[in-house]
Amino acid sequence: MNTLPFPVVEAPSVEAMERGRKLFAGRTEFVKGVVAMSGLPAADRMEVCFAGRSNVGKSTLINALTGHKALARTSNTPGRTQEINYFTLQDSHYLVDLPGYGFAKAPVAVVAQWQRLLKAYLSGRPTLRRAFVLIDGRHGIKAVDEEILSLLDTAAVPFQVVLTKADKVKAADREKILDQVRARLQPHPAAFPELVVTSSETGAGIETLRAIVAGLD
Ligand SMILES: Nc1nc2c(ncn2[C@@H]2O[C@H](COP(=O)(O)OP(=O)(O)OP(=O)(O)O)[C@@H](O)[C@H]2O)c(=O)[nH]1
Ligand SMILES: [Mg+2]
Repeated sequence: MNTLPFPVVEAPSVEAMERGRKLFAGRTEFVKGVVAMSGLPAADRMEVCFAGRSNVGKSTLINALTGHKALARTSNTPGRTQEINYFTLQDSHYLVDLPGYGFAKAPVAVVAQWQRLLKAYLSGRPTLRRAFVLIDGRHGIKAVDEEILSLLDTAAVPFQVVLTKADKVKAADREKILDQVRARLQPHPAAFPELVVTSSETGAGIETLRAIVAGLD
């Protein structure tokens, strides 16, 4: 049981921000889309992944972080990303864009297959250094998210909640949503005790997230 206040992460130091900027200004490339655990690239460097409900903004966030418009494919249709997509960040990191969970406009059997893959990946990747779990800033943590958070607890994968679409959150709702998220995170021992609030639209929180990734060792 966590008894942590889960504050929104403070602005990183100038040095940390600069490390993040440099890391993400380097070469980023699509490596491959993986449909089975056997297809994962060699576990030869650290990686971070972006998990979350369909349509929460995972692919868009990867594009914002890397400064590309279309490195990761995005869509209005939930269920756009159906494979585990690997991107390199220089030669030192992998960024991993995951298929969404929850709702998807795809056949049931296909969704079931990629959900199995998602769960196998989240609990069985030794080089996964941190899972960023994206939560829609307008909606907070839902029941489907809980399932993934519990899986990450069991697998002892440290995860950090990143709130997305901050530009769409009414100022009056912001603290209410943050408090809901904080309360829901209490039972999760694998939860990193700081939240990140982002908008891929305005760029809010993007430099902070870059600094967080660059600060992992
Ligand atoms: N206003 C706003 N819209 C966003 C933001 N991030 C993503 N979106 C929109 O949300 C929709 C879904 O974004 P994606 O990045 O494709 O979502 P995803 O989580 O990768 O979805 P799946 O691959 O289907 O699981 C797109 O229409 C994006 O333009 C944001 O910060 N603000
Ligand atoms: Mg996607």
